[in-house]
Amino acid sequence: MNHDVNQSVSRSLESLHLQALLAHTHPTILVHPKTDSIIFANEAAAKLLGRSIDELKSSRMSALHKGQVPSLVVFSQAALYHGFAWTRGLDLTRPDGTELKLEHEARAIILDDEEYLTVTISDLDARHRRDVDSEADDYLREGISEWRRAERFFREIERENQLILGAAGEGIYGVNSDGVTTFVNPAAERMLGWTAEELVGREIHSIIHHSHVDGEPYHAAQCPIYNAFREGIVRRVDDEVFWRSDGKPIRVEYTSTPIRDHGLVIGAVIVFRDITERKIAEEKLHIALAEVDRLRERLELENAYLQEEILSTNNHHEIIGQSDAIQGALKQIDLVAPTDANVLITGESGTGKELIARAIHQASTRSDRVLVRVNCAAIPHELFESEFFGHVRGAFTGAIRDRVGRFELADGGTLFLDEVGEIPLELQGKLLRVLQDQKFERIGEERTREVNVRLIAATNRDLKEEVRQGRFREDLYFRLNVFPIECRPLRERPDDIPPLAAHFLRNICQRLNIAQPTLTKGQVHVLQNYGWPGNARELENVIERAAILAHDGKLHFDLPDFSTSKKPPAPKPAPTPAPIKSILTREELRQSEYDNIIRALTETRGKIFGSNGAATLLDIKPTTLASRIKKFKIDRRDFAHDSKSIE
Ligand SMILES: Nc1ncnc2c1ncn2[C@@H]1O[C@H](COP(=O)(O)OP(=O)(O)OP(=O)(O)O)[C@@H](O)[C@H]1O
Repeated sequence: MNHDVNQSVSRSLESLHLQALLAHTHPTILVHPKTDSIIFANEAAAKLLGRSIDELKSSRMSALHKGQVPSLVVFSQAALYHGFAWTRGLDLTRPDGTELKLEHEARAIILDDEEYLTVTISDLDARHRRDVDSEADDYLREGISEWRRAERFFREIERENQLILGAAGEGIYGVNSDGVTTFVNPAAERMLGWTAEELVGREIHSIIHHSHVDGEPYHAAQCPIYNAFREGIVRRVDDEVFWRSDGKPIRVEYTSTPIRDHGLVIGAVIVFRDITERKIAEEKLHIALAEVDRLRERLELENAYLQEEILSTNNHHEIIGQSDAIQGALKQIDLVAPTDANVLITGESGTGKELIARAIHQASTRSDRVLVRVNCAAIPHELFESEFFGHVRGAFTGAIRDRVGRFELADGGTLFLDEVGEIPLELQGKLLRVLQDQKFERIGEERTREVNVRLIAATNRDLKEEVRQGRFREDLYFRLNVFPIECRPLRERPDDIPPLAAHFLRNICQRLNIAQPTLTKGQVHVLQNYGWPGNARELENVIERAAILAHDGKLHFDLPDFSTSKKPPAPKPAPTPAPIKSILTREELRQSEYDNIIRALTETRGKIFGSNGAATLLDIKPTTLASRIKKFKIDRRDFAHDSKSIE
């Protein structure tokens, strides 16, 4: 029966183009449902089902789908009834044991009044694989476009980054973890003089950062830039140098920031700024400020010094005296003042040496600058050098700040070295050098400073003798003694005592704001008869004391017993006896008597009565002397050194 059907169908098939259907690339079989037989099968079906066409044609459907007859019948009936049916309920095992998951699509056809089914079989596993592949393909296609979009996006960012790097005023370059340059922005190229091509791909430290500013090699191991990626920390450096391509250094401040990729440091980006100009300006400012500081300190010192001076000198620049000695000194002052010659003023203490020094300075072209006085006797031995030349901070223990020395302070003015004989021998050489070269160094400083100082020295020592004794350098002595001025002791110039006493009295009363007492001739006489070991200073002090203690406008002098004073002055030269005139006028007689009484009262300190009284000396009666004293309006108390001497 199967054979008959086959024969009749095969005849009809050609006319119905069934052949074309079966030649379809999809696995297709022609089934005669009534007989459960497979009439035809195409190559694709044979391949899928793992059997030859002939094997299939001799098979029954139910044999292919063993154990699935109910499903097969339902499927066939549905197809015959509806004309079309499909199912995934029919599986099949190939002869090689491979299990196939299949989808069957059946279409009913009528051939010679017989119902047939063309069954197209799909391999569901293969379709699934295709679906997966197709999905993967879609993903891939989508991925590529996404990637292109991202690429465009990143290219855009990169372009923007390049624009930013290009526009940045700071120099920016990158290095990888081997220290090799990865990029350089235009500002960095400009500042360094190297092009990006010259730097990229090369180890940048050895090109721009190889040495310190002083030329000392800068090892990459110490370089903070490299440390940034070695240690993974940001490094900021305020002042270092990068070397330009022309070999010149530029001072830079920079920040080196590590670059991380997934937590791994892969290099660093360095942002730097050329601070050469700023540093130069800062340094200039620093120098200017230091100069301002120095000048301020100097002004402060000058000011303090001048304040001191005002207090101490009290404007006593007026030199009083009519003696030849004083007149001679005044002439010498006039002569030497306009020159820059060194002056050595000698004389006992209080004879007016400083007064003369000041007068010289005042009359010199330097009078608009300061006269700086250094009392060499008052400086501790170890501080001499610092006092003269100054020191810098830290030069020795206790030198907590820079100090301007007296030489510097006197620059442009006059330096008055009082008691010059007290300068220690070891410093005399240095002093000599300054006097010769006008150059010196502060203690603790290499820098040589120049000054323009005029020197006036004073001493109450016999410097020649000091030289002889080896206590004073001869060369220094000659250097100081260019123009010597001698101040004679007051006792050798009694003529100066009256004007000096009047001068001191006037000044003191003005200063103390007290009424000025009268200075009588008798008092002047007393003053002239004293030896003045302390010279004018002592006279000034005596007058001051007397002015303060004056009663009823009357002065009382309290002079020590000159004969017992510690340092006896040179004996007062005997007053030159006046040439004896044979005939004296009445007035001359009167004056002579007056002088005689004054001398006697001076001798007896105002005592009239008794064997040591003035009356005995004069060989007149005490009562006569008393009336004479009254007539001459002499105040006996002027001659008394203490109240006891007056009866
Ligand atoms: N000829 C004078 N005219 C006016 N005042 C004088 C005269 N000589 C000295 N004096 C005054 O006497 C005082 C002492 O003078 P000065 O200080 O100049 O002496 P000196 O020789 O420098 O003393 P020393 O050696 O102790 O430093 C000062 O007040 C000064 O003004």
